[in-house]
This record gives sequence, structure tokens and C-alpha cells, in this order.
Amino acid sequence: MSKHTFSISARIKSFKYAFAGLKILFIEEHNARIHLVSALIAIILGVVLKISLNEWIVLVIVMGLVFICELINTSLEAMADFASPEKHPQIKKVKDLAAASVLIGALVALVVGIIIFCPKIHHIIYN
Ligand SMILES: Nc1ncnc2c1ncn2[C@@H]1O[C@H](COP(=O)(O)OP(=O)(O)OP(=O)(O)O)[C@@H](O)[C@H]1O
Repeated sequence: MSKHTFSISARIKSFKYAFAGLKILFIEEHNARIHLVSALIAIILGVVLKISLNEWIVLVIVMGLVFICELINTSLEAMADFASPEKHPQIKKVKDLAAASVLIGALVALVVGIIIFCPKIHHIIYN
């Protein structure tokens, strides 16, 4: 099919592939499941503690950031394992850098969570 012809069925297919990627992430990556549970806890806390619209926007962005980092990390890991199943210092570098992106994403989400939720929890406990 021509690259320039718009096709609804091709668009639906690309959605299917993207959802297949999400399925791989949550089935194969234990860290992603931990992040999913953390995101669900953050959403429940957000509802219970009635966070503001701006706080929801920031929370959604950082939660998305973590999953995007996880997806890219998992994708690079799969590519690295295929390209070089044996140990190689360059593969170590690629995998460690990709893992660091997830760490930074998760730390940013944690700090945002602390900034949003801690004052509200403190207020409930001490008032
Ligand atoms: N082929 C390789 N060559 C060199 N070092 C590697 C190789 N494969 C893995 N490593 C090292 O082991 C670490 C863990 O790699 P691995 O592919 O097992 O990721 P993982 O533990 O499954 O990560 P995650 O928990 O994010 O899925 C890498 O960050 C890297 O330091």
C-alpha cells in the first residue's frame, strides 16, 4: 500500500500494534506493573484528597512520563537482546542508560506525588 494513501484500516491496525506493545509491557515487565499499581494509588489519592485541576494535569503528565520511559526502555532492551545476546560493554551502556531514564521518570513522579499529596495528608492528620 502506498505510504501516501490514507486508510482507516491501516490506522486501526497501528492502534492494534500499539495496544500489543502495551500488553507486552504489562505482561513481561514487572517494574511496569509496579508503576501501574503506583499510578492507580495516585489516582485514588487524587480523588479522595480532591486535588485541583492543575494538580491532576501535572499528575497525569508525570504518570505518562513513567510509562513512556518504561516503553522505550523495554523496547531498547528487546532490541539489544536481539542484536547481541552475548555480553557486550556497549550493550551494557545502552541498557544502563535506558534503565536510568526509567529511574529519573519514576523519581520525578515520586517528587511530584510528595509535593501534591504530603501537605494534604499532613492537613488531614493535624487538623
Ligand atoms: N548483553 C549484555 N551485555 C552487557 N551487559 C548486559 C547485557 N544484558 C544485560 N546487561 C546488564 O544487566 C543489566 C540488566 O539487564 P536486563 O536485560 O536483565 O534488564 P532487566 O534486569 O530485565 O531490566 P528490567 O528489570 O528493567 O526489565 C543491564 O542494565 C546491563 O547492565
